[in-house]
Amino acid sequence: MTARRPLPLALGLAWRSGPLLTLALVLAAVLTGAAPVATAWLTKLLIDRLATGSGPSPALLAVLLAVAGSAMALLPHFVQFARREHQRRILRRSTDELFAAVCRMPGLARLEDPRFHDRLKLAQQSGQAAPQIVLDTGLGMLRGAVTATGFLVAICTFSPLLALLAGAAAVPELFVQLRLARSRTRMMWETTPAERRRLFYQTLLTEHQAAKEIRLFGLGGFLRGRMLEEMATEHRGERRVDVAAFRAGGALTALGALTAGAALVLMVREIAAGRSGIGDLAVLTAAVAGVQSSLSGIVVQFAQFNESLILVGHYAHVVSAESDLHEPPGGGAPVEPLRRGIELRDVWFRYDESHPWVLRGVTLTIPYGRSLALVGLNGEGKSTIVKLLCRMYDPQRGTITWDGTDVRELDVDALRRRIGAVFQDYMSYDLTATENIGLGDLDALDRPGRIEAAARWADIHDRLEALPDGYATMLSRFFGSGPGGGTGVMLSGGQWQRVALARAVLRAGGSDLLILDEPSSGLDPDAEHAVHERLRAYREGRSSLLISHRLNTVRGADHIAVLSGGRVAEEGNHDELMDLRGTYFRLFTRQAEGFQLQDESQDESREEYQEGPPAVPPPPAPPLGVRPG
Ligand SMILES: Nc1ncnc2c1ncn2[C@@H]1O[C@H](COP(=O)(O)OP(=O)(O)OP(=O)(O)O)[C@@H](O)[C@H]1O
Repeated sequence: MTARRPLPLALGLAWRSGPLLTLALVLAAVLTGAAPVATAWLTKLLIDRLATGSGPSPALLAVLLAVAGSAMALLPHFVQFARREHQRRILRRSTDELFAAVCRMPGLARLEDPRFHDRLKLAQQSGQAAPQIVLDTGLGMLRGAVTATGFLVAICTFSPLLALLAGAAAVPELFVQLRLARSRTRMMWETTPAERRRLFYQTLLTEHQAAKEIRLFGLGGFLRGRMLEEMATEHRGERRVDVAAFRAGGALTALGALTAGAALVLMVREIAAGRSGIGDLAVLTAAVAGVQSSLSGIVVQFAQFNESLILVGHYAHVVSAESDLHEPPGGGAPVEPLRRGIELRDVWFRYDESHPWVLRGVTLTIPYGRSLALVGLNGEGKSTIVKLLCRMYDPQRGTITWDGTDVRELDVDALRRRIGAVFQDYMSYDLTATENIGLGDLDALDRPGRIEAAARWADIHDRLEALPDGYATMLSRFFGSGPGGGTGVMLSGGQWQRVALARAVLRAGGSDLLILDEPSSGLDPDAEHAVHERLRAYREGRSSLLISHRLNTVRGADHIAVLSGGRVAEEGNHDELMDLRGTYFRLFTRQAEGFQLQDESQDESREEYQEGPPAVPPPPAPPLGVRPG
C-alpha cells in the first residue's frame, strides 16, 4: 500500500470527525474575513455621508456597522468553542486510526525498528494536531484572502501602485516562512530519537520495575544526567530554529515598516494634491494596515499549513504501512484443525540483515497429538522458533507448514487462534486478576467460572480469592484498586507465572498447539512438580512444544531436539539421547550430578547434625609431599 497523500488525509480526518462542525468553521472563517472589510467600507460611507450629505441613510449605516461589529465580537467565541470540540473529535478519531494501524501490523519486525518508533512518535503528534492545524490555517488563509482581496480592491480604486506595493511586501516573507517551516520539520525528525530516549530515562526513573536496581546500584544521578543530555540535544535543535526565526522576524518587520512608510507618503501626496477626500484617508489607512497584516497572516498560515502537511506525512506513512509479513493476495486461507502436524523444513532466520543467522537450516516436526521438547544452551534460538511458529516473523529461507500448508498462505489471526502459549517473557498486566487471566480469551472475561477454573488449574485460585477485592483486585501498585482507589496488590514472581499459566490454559482449551517456553522457571519445587504433572496430563493427545532448561521436566516428552549452532544437533527420546552420549547426555548428567552432590552434602550435613560436632577438631592437613608421621 502506498502512503496516502497528506492533504486529503488531513482534510478527510477533519471532515469525518465532524462534518457540521467543519462547515460551521468554514462559514465562520468567511464571515470573520469579510467583517473588517465591511466595517471599513461602512465607515467610509458614513463619513462621506456626514461630510457631503450624499449616500445611504446614516441610521441604516449605523445599524449595519453595529451588526458587523457584533459579528466580529461574537464570532471568535463561537469559533473557539467549535474548534475545541472539533479538536477533541479529531484527537479521538486520529488516535483510533493510528493505533488500529499499529494493531493491524501482524509481525514484530516493525516494532523492533527504531526509525518506525521515531515516525510513530511524530505520527501521534501530527495525527492529533495537524488536521486541526491544516483546517485552521486553511480557513485562516481563506479569511485572510477575503480580507486582503477586499482591501486590495479598495486600494486599487485609489492607487494601483499602492496596491502593488502593499501586496509585493508579502513575497519575501513567504519564502522566509516556508524555509523556516522546513527547518522546523527537519529539526523535529532529527530530535525525535533524543526525545524518545529522554522519555525512556524519565519512565525508568519513575517506574516500579527498575526502582530496585536504580536504588541499589545508585543509578539515579547517572540516569538523570543521561536524561538531561538528551534534553540538551533537543533544545540545541530547537534553539537553532528559534535563532533563525528571530533573525528573519527582525528583517521582515523592518521591511514591513518600510512598505507602510512608503504607502503613507504616497497617500499623503495624493490627498495633498486634492485627488482624494477625507473618507479615502480613513479607508486607505485601514486598508494598507489590513492588507499588510492579512497577507502576513496568510504567509505565516501557509507556512504552518505546509509544516503540518509534512508532519501528516508521518501519520500517512503509519496508517498505510504495509504488512511486515508475507500476505497472499486476497488474504490468507482459513486454518483447519491440526490433523497431521507442524513441520519446519530447512528454516533459516536472522532478526535483521546486519545480524548473524540464529537458525541455519532447522528441520523439525511436531506431530499431531505428540509433544516435542527443545533443549539447548542460552541463545541457541529456542524462543526464536516459538516466535516463528506464532508467525511473529517469517523465516528468510525454508518453510513452516501446518498440515502441509505453508503458514505464509494462512490467515495469521486464524492461525494464532489455534495456538496457546506461555512465553518466556510473559506479561504481567497492571489490570485486575480477572482481566490478567481473561486476556487469554476475551470471551471469558464475563464468565467468572471459566476464569476461576483456569486459576484453580494453575493453583493460584486460593491466593486470588483471598485478595482484598478477590478477583477484582488490581494486580498493580501503579494504579488504584476498586472504586475507592485503594492501592492494588503485587504478586510474587512465581505467583505471576501461575497467572500467566492460567491465561494460557484459558486460551489453550480450544487450541491445537500448546507452546510452553520455560513455563515453570519461577515456581518452587513443589509447585513445579505439580504444574508439570498437570501439564503432562493436559498435553496428552495434544500437539505441544516445551522448552525448559530443567531437563528432568522435558524427559517425558515424546521427542526431544537439541539445538546447537543454529541447527538440530541431536534428536530422539530421552533414552535414545542418553545413549548417544552427546550434548543432551552431558547437560542432563551435569544437572543430575548437581542434584546428587546437593543430596550427598545434605546427607552429610544431616549426619553431622545428628551425630553432633566432632569433639576434637581434626588435625590440619600436612603440606603436600610430607607424609604424616
Ligand atoms: N528481537 C530480537 N532481535 C534481535 N536479536 C534477537 C532478538 N531476540 C533474540 N535475538 C537473538 O537471537 C539469538 C537467539 O535468541 P533466543 O531467545 O531464541 O535464544 P534461546 O535459545 O531461547 O535462549 P535462552 O535459553 O537464553 O532463552 C540470541 O543470540 C539473541 O541475541
